[in-house]
Amino acid sequence: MLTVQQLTGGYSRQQPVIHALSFDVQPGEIVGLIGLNGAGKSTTIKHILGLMTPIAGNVTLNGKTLREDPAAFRSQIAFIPESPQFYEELTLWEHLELTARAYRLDETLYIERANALLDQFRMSKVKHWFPHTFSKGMQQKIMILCAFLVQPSLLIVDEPFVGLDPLAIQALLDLLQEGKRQGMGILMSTHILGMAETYCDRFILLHDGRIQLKGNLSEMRQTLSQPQASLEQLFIKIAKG
Ligand SMILES: Nc1ncnc2c1ncn2[C@@H]1O[C@H](COP(=O)(O)OP(=O)(O)OP(=O)(O)O)[C@@H](O)[C@H]1O
Repeated sequence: MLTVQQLTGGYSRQQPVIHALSFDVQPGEIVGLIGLNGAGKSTTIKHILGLMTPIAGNVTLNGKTLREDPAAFRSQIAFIPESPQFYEELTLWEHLELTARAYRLDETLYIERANALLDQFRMSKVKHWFPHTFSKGMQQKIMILCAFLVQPSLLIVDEPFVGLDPLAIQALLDLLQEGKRQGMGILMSTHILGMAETYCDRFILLHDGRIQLKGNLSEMRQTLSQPQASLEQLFIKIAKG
């Protein structure tokens, strides 16, 4: 579904921060994007979303690049950013309405989905409140609610658990698994390696902007000849060189 081929990119052409990355995300799987601070995870995500232009290589979604068909490309993706981004002048419910309109969701369908999500994340009572009155975790929930309202083919999630309470973390994990069962492809960047090991099907281990290791846990164990290693142990080995 998502194919990243030889992607090189960064904030200036002279100094790329990601180098020749190649990987894919298939329907019905969660792929973990793992790396130290500054490894290039968010930069990779920005290139996939089309917020940055590759220096070389390309990103295709179901065979098409963003440039070939921007509307189709964007309508298939939802993104949960690392830091909440919202419109100060819109209430939580208006954010959901705006998202539904942007993705052209049927009205009956989105109202039903939105109310179920609000219940699941215990946000029904504040649905007509403005987000600047919310706590950080509640603001993060707006991003999660909007993304799952869309039920995209490809969901990209950047550090989603930061600031969430234990019930919200569980609700998010439930939604990720449900999305996966329904055929969603999910690319998730996280530092919580225990959770990644449990929930991700495959991994991309980035170090200094390059893929050092990828595959499922048993493939990566085999590559490093560490048959019993946890994801965290494999990652530390890679990160320490
Ligand atoms: N706006 C920017 N302008 C210039 N350089 C940037 C910018 N944002 C990030 N970088 C640089 O790009 C590199 C990769 O950063 P990136 O944000 O992709 O890392 P990350 O893996 O997402 O890290 P973290 O785990 O801390 O979120 C770093 O060296 C960083 O300094």
